[in-house]
Amino acid sequence: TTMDYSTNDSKSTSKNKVVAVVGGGLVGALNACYFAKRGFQVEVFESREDIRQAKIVKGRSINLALSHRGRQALKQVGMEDTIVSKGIPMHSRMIHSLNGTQSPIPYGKKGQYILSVDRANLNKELLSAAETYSTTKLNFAHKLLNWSTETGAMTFLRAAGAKEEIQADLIVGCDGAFSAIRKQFLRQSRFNFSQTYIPHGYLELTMPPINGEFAMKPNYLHIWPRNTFMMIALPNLDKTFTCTLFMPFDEFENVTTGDQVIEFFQKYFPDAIPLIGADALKRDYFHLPAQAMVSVKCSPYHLSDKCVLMGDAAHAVVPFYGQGMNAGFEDCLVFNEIMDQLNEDFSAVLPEYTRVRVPDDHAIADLAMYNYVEMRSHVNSKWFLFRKYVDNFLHMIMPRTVIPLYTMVTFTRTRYHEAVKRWHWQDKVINQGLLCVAASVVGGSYLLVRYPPNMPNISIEQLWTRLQALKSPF
Ligand SMILES: Cc1cc2nc3c(=O)[nH]c(=O)nc-3n(C[C@H](O)[C@H](O)[C@H](O)COP(=O)(O)OP(=O)(O)OC[C@H]3O[C@@H](n4cnc5c(N)ncnc54)[C@H](O)[C@@H]3O)c2cc1C
Ligand SMILES: NC(=O)C1=CN([C@@H]2O[C@H](COP(=O)(O)OP(=O)(O)OC[C@H]3O[C@@H](n4cnc5c(N)ncnc54)[C@H](OP(=O)(O)O)[C@@H]3O)[C@@H](O)[C@H]2O)C=CC1
Ligand SMILES: Nc1ccccc1C(=O)C[C@H](N)C(=O)O
Repeated sequence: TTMDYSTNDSKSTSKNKVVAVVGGGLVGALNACYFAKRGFQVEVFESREDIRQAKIVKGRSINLALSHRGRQALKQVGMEDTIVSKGIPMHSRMIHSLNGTQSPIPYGKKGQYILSVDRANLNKELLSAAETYSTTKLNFAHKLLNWSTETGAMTFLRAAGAKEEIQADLIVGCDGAFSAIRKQFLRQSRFNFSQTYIPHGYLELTMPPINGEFAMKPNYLHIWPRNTFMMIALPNLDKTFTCTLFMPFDEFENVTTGDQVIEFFQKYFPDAIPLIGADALKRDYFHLPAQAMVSVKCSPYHLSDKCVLMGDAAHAVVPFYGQGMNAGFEDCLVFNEIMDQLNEDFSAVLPEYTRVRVPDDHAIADLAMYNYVEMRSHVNSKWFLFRKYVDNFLHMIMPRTVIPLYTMVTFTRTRYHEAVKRWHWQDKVINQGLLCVAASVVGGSYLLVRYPPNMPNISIEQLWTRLQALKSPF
């Protein structure tokens, strides 16, 4: 069957223009709300069955960390409170050392936290919100096979194997890290694309409640940092924790039997064994093979005035900053702001969106790579903890001059690429400042030893003359 939803009328307004959102995941469902709110006719095409009716929900992580950018994007379509009310605040990282001691590292100031939210519920709520607009239609079991850059026609595979051809005024590719929409971009001249699989994989385990209560303190993101790998745990509403082990694939390959799993956990995460349960651990570890993680960067995000990529389709990032979804949600918000500025003129909005958004999404992709090293290794270093303390202190006394990187990324809408620039600048200045302080302390101590306080009173001039006569202590 062929359906032509497009208006082919340059004078048509949003009221009768049709936007096809391909992918009804987190970003697609939110985007549907944005376009519907503006008055467009929205058709969402999702390859899977309706997640709200699905018995088994397939998909990546069970829960996600939601922070300021994502919340702001939800707020714009009136969804923030609904989602936040079902989130569990995490105020700090909780570091589990090998000997079982736990020490918190706050994420920001008092009252600043990230939220652990359930992925499936978030997706369901967003789909239902999109459906409240009478102009939105959700089409499940529609898998995009291909689309034509010349005509804009999209070919979908239906459940029974039938094919359906569909046209729209604008195609919004929200079809995730392995986007089928993006495939056509690869054939365009001057389209840049890179894809990197990191050599680490991940595996999820569940930590059940103990006597009906959370097995660990709930308002934390728990981390077992082991330098070259780590395990983390985020709380769920049903009082379980979802633990995720991130580790090089080589290491995963070394653990092949139940006994080896216990041996491995005994060596690196002994405190987690009784909490997950030895039997469950032996069984669940092999439930699924370790999953790969990919980072995708591309540019531009648009193709003429016909098609635009958002969310993971435009920028899959490794999960370590907890920003993939947040960045995808912010894409919708930024696009919406540009739609306001440029009067919904797609031929102007799409290039502007690429211009504004590419540097920021590329910056968060790099930051996400960096945060893995911070989480699995730096948090073990005294110097890192000291620097974090100094940054927080300086932020407290000069809140506008010094803003820690984590705060900029997680608790503000500072553009990601500006956060990176500022971080480098601040780091340089603070390190130089610390060096000066250290040098003064060493110099001062030397003087004190050389000229103990009971020395006779001398004038500044005399002291200066003596100082000049000294040989450098270094
Ligand atoms: C382990 C892990 C942990 C993460 N943790 C966090 C976190 O804490 N915080 C955070 O912000 N982000 C996190 N992320 C990232 C987050 O999952 C993604 O950024 C987010 O899901 C992107 O949403 P999306 O809608 O762009 O893509 P998806 O959620 O993948 O949705 C894409 C949708 O498109 C559909 N689709 C695919 N192909 C087609 C097709 N051909 N035709 C039609 N439909 C199609 C899919 O079925 C899917 O429903 C994590 C990711 C991983 C892997
Ligand atoms: N940054 C990352 O490392 C990754 C992030 N994600 C993100 O996680 C979230 C949920 O993912 P989820 O829905 O579970 O994704 P899935 O892994 O279930 O994949 C969704 C679809 O993508 C296709 N696909 C999967 N793996 C590959 C691959 N290696 N190469 C080409 N196509 C592939 C499959 O399509 P088909 O049916 O045609 O085979 C699959 O149905 C999404 O945001 C996704 O974008 C997902 C993977 C990695
Ligand atoms: N959600 C995640 C999933 C996987 C790995 C990390 C996260 C994080 O959220 C990390 C957090 N932002 C941190 O820096 O401690």
